[in-house]
Amino acid sequence: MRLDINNKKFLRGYRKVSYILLAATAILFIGHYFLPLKRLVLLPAGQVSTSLYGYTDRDLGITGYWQDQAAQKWACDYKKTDPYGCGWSLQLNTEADPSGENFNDFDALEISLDYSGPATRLRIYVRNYNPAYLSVENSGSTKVMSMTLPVGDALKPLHVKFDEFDVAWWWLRERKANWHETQLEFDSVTDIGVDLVEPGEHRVQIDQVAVVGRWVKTEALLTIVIGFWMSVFLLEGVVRFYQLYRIAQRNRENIRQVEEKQRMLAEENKQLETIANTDPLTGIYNRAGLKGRLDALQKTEGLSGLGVLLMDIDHFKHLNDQYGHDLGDKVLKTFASLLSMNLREQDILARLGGEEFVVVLGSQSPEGIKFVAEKLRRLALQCTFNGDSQRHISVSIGVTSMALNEEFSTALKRADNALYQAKQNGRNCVEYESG
Ligand SMILES: Nc1nc2c(ncn2[C@@H]2O[C@H](COP(=O)(O)OP(=O)(O)OP(=O)(O)O)[C@@H](O)[C@H]2O)c(=O)[nH]1
Repeated sequence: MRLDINNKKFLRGYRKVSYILLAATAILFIGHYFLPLKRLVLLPAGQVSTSLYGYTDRDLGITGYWQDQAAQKWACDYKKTDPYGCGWSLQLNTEADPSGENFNDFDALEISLDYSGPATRLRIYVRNYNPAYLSVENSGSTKVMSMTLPVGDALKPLHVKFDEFDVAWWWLRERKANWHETQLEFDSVTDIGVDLVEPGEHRVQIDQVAVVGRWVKTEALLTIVIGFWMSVFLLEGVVRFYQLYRIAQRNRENIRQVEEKQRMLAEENKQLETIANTDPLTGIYNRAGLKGRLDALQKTEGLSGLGVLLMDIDHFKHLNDQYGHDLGDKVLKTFASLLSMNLREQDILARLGGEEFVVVLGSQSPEGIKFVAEKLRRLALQCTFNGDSQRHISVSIGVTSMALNEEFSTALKRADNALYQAKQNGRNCVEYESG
């Protein structure tokens, strides 16, 4: 079955499918925003390692300490005089395997915590392992990305998008980092932590840490949708192009066939014209052919001064009667071809009927015309028959010249009178009658 995209039924079906696909695309695209998020809970979890850090004072001990490690409840007594604060962290790697978790398929970090104390802001950080940055002296030199948020916000379950983090400025400074090291990286996360950066007595409980993301990333969905629709348009374009190519090919073939038919018709017309203008027995012009040639001459050079020779085979009835009609035909053909061979190309030779021929000669003097007529009369004597060189025909010829603006039929009438005279004068002779 050939695919025809101009077919109305196909077009209706194609349009319907397009609308359905368009609606499905819109539903898919809008719907993916409302789908429940993919969630990986990191805390609480079975095997989890958390730790605290703080400033260690010789007399007072460490400023950050557990109140209930199992419940991830801790305190930070950060004095104004301490050089730095305290923090909590969740480790996702081990010493045996220093690489961390790949969160490239997630979009954000979610932390639920309880806080009481004077802090106005909290710092959330993520460390990412990358062998390229790891220095031999410091196995903890993972890339640090952080963001600070007001405590008010932190008291709600926290939703921090990964692209809201910045690479920590002190990490960049310490590493004298190149520009490409300022890129965010979450493909091997080793630590997720919460820092307290303001002095005071802080009490914190970390309830839950999770990473969340869409099942299908918006960019991936966009790429799929755009790729799909571009393929549809491309396919449609290719099919349309192919259709146009086929139509053009069919049109070319039709034009070729029409041209071929025209050529054949022109040839047939030419053949019909030839048949209509030709005497079937002798192959020379008939009356219609003679008229055609004279009409053409009339339009170009005019007929004035042309020589008109009307010739009639003498006693042809007798020849027919004595030797039969077939021989009579043969004689007519031989005589016609003898005349053709001895006339000039521009002269016109025609058989008017029976044993009567007409020759129209190019414009010349009456003497010239009579001279040619005499030559043709003598030529007829060479037209022998029945295999006997003694048996030949003779012709009588009536001759005239076309006067200025004269009709050919008038001149022919005059030639006929001259022919009659020639017959009266004993035949086998030429008679001239001037116009
Ligand atoms: N074989 C043959 N004979 C034809 C043809 N057309 C006419 N004829 C014959 O030609 C003869 C003409 O005879 P006529 O008109 O009496 O003239 P003629 O016998 O030549 O006598 P004159 O012209 O007075 O010399 C007739 O017998 C016609 O039948 C033809 O196509 N073939």
